[in-house]
Amino acid sequence: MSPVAGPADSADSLRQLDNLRTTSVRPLISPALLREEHPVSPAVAKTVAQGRAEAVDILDGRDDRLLVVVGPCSVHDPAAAMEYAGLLAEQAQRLRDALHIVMRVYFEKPRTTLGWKGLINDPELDGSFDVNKGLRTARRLLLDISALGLPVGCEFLDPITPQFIADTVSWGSIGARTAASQVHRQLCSALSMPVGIKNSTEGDVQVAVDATKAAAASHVFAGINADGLAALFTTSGNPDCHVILRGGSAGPNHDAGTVRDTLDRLRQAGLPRRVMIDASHGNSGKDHHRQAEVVAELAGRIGAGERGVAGVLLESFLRAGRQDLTLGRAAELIYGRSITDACMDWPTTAALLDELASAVRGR
Ligand SMILES: O=C[C@H](O)[C@H](O)COP(=O)(O)O
Ligand SMILES: C=C(OP(=O)(O)O)C(=O)O
Repeated sequence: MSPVAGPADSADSLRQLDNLRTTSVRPLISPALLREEHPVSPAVAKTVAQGRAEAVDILDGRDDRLLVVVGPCSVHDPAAAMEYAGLLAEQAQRLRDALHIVMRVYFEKPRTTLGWKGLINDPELDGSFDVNKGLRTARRLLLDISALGLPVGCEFLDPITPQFIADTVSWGSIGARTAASQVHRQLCSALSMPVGIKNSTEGDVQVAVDATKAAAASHVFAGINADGLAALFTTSGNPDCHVILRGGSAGPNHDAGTVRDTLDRLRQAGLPRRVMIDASHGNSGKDHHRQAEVVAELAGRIGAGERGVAGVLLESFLRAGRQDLTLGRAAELIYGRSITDACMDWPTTAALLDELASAVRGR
């Protein structure tokens, strides 16, 4: 007679099927708890809402200014990010007749292969992955920057993260590596702010047009609610998404011809005709000096009356260039210099903001 499988045997066989590659599961704070610990003040709420409304007015052509999202490639040192925010807030105020300036405050880095994945994932920069601390640090910084009256922009990469921070964000981005992802398009359909969606790393613009169309529609999908529990969401769609031309492996795509072609594609898809230009990434070949050339060319076109470019994205920090992070040796990093993509320094950035403002005033 063959032995009959008992409860212990079936528990053993289940253990052989599940979690074979998960080495630990740790608790995650809930979005509701984090929001209670770091609440949005009335002044911050005003900055966030106004930041969003002004961006939408520019994207819809009701406001003739330029949306400029500018800041470090990634935040790795909140103190340096705050120093940068103080400088940028002054310029944002001074140039507000021509530019709507939003600070790029990116905490999630999509890597080509491997690398530090941002302050939320590893806030100690040492491979300890204290995500709860990362979420707290990120939310606190977003609130502190907004309290200066400066709206913030973030890339959304992990579909769970927005519940923790999205109420503080005035402009969002979907990166080149996730523009084709249905999960991210569904997420965009729910987000309460305008979202720029990038062309692919290969330079395919149609994927960003398709994403913009998908994000404008209603979706039903699974996510987490404010208590951190799985829930089904039904969304109404986000009409404020827009394409970001970031160049690609085949070269830059910030030229007037690609802008015209993209506006045509948007029209054919029944979408509003507007684009944003990323002066960095594939448009600069990741050489921070070339961002200034992209901006100069763009400022010339804007000054000459070109329409359709509603916004510009710049990678800029206190000091120029980039440096390598060795995990666990953050103390050795040079203050104010990027640890992901190379950035322009502050004086160069301030000059380019002036150049863009003059172009807008002149058109
Ligand atoms: O903007 C940041 C980077 O370009 C992106 O995260 C990819 O970086 P990587 O190619 O260094 O991984
Ligand atoms: C990751 C980024 O860019 P891209 O998705 O264009 O590579 C970014 O803007 O930080």
